[in-house]
Amino acid sequence: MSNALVNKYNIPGPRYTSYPTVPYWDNTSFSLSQWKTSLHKAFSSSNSEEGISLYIHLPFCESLCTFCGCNKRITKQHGVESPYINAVLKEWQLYLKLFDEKPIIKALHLGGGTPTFFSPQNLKTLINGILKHAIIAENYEFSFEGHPNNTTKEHLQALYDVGFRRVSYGVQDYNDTVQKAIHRIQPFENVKRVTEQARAIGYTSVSHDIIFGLPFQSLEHVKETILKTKSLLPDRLAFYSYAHVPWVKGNGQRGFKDSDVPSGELKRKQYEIGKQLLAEVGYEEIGMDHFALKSDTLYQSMISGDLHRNFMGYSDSKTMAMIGLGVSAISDSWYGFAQNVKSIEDYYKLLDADTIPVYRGHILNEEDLIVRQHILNLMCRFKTSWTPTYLYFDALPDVLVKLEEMEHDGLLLRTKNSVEVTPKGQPFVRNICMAFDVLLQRKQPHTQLFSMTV
Ligand SMILES: C=Cc1c2[nH]c(c1C)Cc1[nH]c(c(CCC(=O)O)c1C)Cc1[nH]c(c(C)c1CCC(=O)O)Cc1[nH]c(c(C)c1C=C)C2
Ligand SMILES: C[C@H]1O[C@@H](n2cnc3c(N)ncnc32)[C@H](O)[C@@H]1O
Ligand code: MET
Ligand code: SF4
Repeated sequence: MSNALVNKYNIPGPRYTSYPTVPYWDNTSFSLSQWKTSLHKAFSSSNSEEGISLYIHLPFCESLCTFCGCNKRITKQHGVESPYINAVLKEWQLYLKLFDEKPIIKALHLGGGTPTFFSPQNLKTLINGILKHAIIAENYEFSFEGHPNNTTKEHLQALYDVGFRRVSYGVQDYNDTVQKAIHRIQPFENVKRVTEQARAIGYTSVSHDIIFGLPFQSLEHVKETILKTKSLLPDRLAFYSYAHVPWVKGNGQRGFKDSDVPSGELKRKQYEIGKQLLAEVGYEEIGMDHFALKSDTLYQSMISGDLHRNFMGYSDSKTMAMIGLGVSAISDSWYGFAQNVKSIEDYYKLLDADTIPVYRGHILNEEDLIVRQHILNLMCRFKTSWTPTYLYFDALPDVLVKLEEMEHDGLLLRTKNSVEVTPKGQPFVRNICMAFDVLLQRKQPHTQLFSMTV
């Protein structure tokens, strides 16, 4: 990969876990009642056929990792667990009231923060409280994010007992210097232990999250981390580009200087060496920043064309309705998005008043729906087309003009009715999506909102 290309295309850009992207939501024409109507419509038309997905945000962590871009609250007081679980179950009740039939749960994901901050018993109470009012779908998928430093056999067993078969562990990097800089001391032995324990209990997919581009991280550090990862052979892994977004409120990206963060050129080398080392033992690249063994369902869904992308990253399949419970969680009714308030205090206050705690959202118009489909096609299948003709939209000719230079640089191939990302263009798929992102084209942000694309 030439440095010239990396430098040319390394610009701030969205990660496209949604379209429109969160900063471009039209919150002024969004209301709670519209959201309820939109979700009700999605639920009624899809629950009996495909079920729904649930995301539950569990925001507590015992200590702050200084690279982290997630919404979390640092505390060592475990007294916070029960009130939070009660609040989430109350929120679930408010949603249940909207529905005329029992929800069928196809996918359930516990994210954070640190779900394993909660005791095994409290996690069971939470899940049983959710499932009591629902039907579990036939091919259900329950997954959670575990912290290797505090996941115990008891956590793994308790969640297994209520249906969990997938776990992803935050690994990030194994080098001591990098671990010190990101304030996350986490020996390999911890990751090895929890990976082996999950397998022994019967989990069918263990995933590791790794990041390149962290402060002080060299090419050697990335190699060392990937080699150690390979020795445990996780079924999947996320290989994220470090998103340096110190302006996001409360994310605590400090303790190192901007100049301690690797350049775009070094990041691209780190990515390429990682990808090469992973390919040697059979990992296949899945869309952007994910890898899976051929035996994993994520790979199989990419081959069958079912791969989907949403706020949780990539998934095997999609449901039309996805409900996010907990602070800052985002829900998706296919025709609309809604996000919950971010502070725990505000969340409790709204629930005490029997109000679904969303504070912003967006209802998709016709153009949004078409552009979203193109972006999903690019992110999940590296190609898109406007046959069938309903995927044509008025601004498409302008988009195609924007693609000319990327075509010239060898990042994509165009036919009369389609765009296909070349292998050379795959690392720049976010840039290609940005050409389709008509809202971004119409209104460039005044301040930096997004992380860099490389
Ligand atoms: C497990 C933690 C999560 C990660 N991403 C999300 C969660 C719950 C989902 C998420 N993160 C952001 C948004 C946008 C809404 C918002 O509150 O602003 C959503 C839905 C914010 C965000 N997180 C990261 C960045 C760079 C941003 C800003 C917007 C952007 O650049 O797109 C960093 C980041 N967080 C996570 C990952 C995997 C990641 C970067 C690779 C985890
Ligand atoms: C859920 C996963 O999200 C990843 N994650 C969290 N914050 C960031 C960031 N700023 N940049 C890249 N990845 C991040 C971690 O790898 C974590 O394990
Ligand atoms: N908090 C866990 C960890 O850091 C899960 C991933 S980060 C949301 O390992
Ligand atoms: S990386 Fe995980 S443990 Fe660390 S602060 Fe973020 S959510 Fe908490």
